[in-house]
Amino acid sequence: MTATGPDTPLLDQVNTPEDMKKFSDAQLRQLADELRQETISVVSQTGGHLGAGLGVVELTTAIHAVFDTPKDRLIWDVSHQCYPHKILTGRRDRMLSLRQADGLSGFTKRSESAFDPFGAAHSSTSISAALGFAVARDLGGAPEHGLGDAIAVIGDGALSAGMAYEAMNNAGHLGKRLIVILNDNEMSIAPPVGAMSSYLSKLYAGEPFQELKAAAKGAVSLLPHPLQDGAKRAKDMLKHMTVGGTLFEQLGFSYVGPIDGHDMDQLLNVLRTVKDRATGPMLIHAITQKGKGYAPAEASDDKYHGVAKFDVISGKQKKTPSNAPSYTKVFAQSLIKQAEQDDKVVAVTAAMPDGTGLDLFAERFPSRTFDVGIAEQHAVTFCAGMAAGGLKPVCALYSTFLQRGYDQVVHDVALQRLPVRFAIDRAGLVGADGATHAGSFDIAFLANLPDMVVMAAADEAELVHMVATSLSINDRPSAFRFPRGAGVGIDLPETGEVLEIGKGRIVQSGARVAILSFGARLQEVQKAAEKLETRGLRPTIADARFAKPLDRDLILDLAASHEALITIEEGSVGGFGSHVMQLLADEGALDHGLKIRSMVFPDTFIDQDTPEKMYASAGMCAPEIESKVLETLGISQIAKRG
Ligand SMILES: Cc1ncc(C[n+]2csc(CCOP(=O)(O)OP(=O)(O)O)c2C)c(N)n1
Ligand SMILES: CC(=O)[C@@H](O)[C@H](O)COP(=O)(O)O
Ligand SMILES: [Mg+2]
Repeated sequence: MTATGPDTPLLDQVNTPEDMKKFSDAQLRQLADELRQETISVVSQTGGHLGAGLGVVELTTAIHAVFDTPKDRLIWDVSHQCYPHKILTGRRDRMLSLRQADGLSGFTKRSESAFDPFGAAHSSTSISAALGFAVARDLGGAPEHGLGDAIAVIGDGALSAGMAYEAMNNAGHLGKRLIVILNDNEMSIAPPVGAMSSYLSKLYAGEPFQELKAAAKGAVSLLPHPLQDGAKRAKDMLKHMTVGGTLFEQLGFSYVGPIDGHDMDQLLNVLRTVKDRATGPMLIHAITQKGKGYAPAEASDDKYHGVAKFDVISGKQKKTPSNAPSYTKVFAQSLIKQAEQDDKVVAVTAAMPDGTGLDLFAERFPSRTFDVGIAEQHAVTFCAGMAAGGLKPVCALYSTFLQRGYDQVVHDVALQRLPVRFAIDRAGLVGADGATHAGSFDIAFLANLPDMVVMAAADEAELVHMVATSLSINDRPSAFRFPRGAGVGIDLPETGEVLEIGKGRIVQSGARVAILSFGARLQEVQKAAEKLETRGLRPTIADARFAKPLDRDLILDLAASHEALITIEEGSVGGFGSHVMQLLADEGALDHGLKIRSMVFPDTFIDQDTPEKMYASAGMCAPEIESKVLETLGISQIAKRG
């Protein structure tokens, strides 16, 4: 970017971090202030993740000022805090395209910039990835830009996941130079839970802790001078104390901290010292505040973790109202009703109480709700244990995050036929979070498991029934999936009806073509059918309800009585349609000329857009369904228009 006179904002002089190298420490402080205002301004216009980014403005500035990115690899855990990083690394002019079609991703993304060496959005991967870069550096890997330091920035919430410890365990053993910055803001999306969170709080509960720990490990020289003085003084105190070392030290890291993550002087001093002197794995413990520097964010319960567009002065978000309740809320309310009748029902969330609606369940049943932190693997096996112990656990996870607990689903739940109920939210395409958060694969990875019951709700009333059905299944695991966002506005039943397992329903009877829908595409199917009827073609529509077990009778009847059968689902290949195809092939139903098609997500990761446009680009909205019917029946599309 072109540098100009003395009044030019410093941010205008930064196109890449190289431009920051000429700034004095005082100027870096000013740059951080400008970066904070810019971040607020951008997110007020785009919506997105705000609180986390505001908490790392100083950290981002200091890291880029001290290290040589992109040669030094900077890896943001989850990476929802990466907006200030994007602004400093050549993407400022595209920030208003954030999270929109063809725009910048809301997360780090390798294909977007050399300054994003590792993509993320699911948490707790950063230390593993950074260690990989460190080993690649030491063993002569030589990608573009060369390889320098590997720096992982991980939050206290992300530190609740097992992967982070697996990585530290390995890093401590390998002893390679690696820098981990623990960004401890005492917040996850919700307030963090768990013993690790309490442990971190204790690390800075005692004032002179950083001096004590450093002195204890003889690491005084790694601290900047003001802290070294304190550390020396603390040595006397240490003579009278037993200090066992932090957990991080036990794992083989040198620990520096806690330091004030908003104090640029401290940050610059510590980072410079670490850069100059670190030999093995280092953990820098920075205390920050989520939402820092923006009063409405600081004051809000979630620290403006994820926001709609908002007015900067008032902080008021511009949320689009909806007439229908969200699927999440319908799920939570149905679960509460069921739990009122059955004291064995318990619910588990992995750090997403609000997102899964379990905050409502927790208000009603605090002792029957468990927030296990970001720990999906544990959540699944914990549920398996509770099921084996005679409870009725409901494991409420987003589809995309259930992926992390897959072996646990297979080995701990399915193999032992334990009646864990998986409430799978955010099934299908989710919009602005993009490909990392798409719930594309759960049908495929669950429906292939022996004895698993897999349901998808066509609307919110169906969801109420599926909650009841799932809780009635006591001899094997079950899952029900539902999309992000508002339902269709249908009347809700007072109580959920227990559905017959493996039975679908006919929504309308017609001729020539049957459309067999699994899940919430049903509305689009119905819209397509209305169009087709104007051409004198009335398709049969069925709602499969179950991908496992399949409704064999229904499917074989539809196949026998129609010229064509089309399946549709909000998921990848390998799911419902594939199972239907397999059944038809095995039963010889394809031997006599049945035309069969399946509508699934394309075999590609779909980037962010509005959910509607994502579905349109996946070819799964009413016009594409209509075309698919016409194509399959060999009816000319041109004739359709005429
Ligand atoms: C495996 C996984 N589970 C759940 C989430 C949802 N999630 C996104 S950010 C977040 C909280 C992260 O907290 P922390 O690491 O402390 O970062 P902060 O937002 O406080 O900066 C959660 C639970 C996720 N990204 N990945
Ligand atoms: C970063 C992250 O994973 C979450 O903040 C996610 O963006 C939440 O999305 P929902 O709005 O669907 O809960
Ligand atoms: Mg945090």
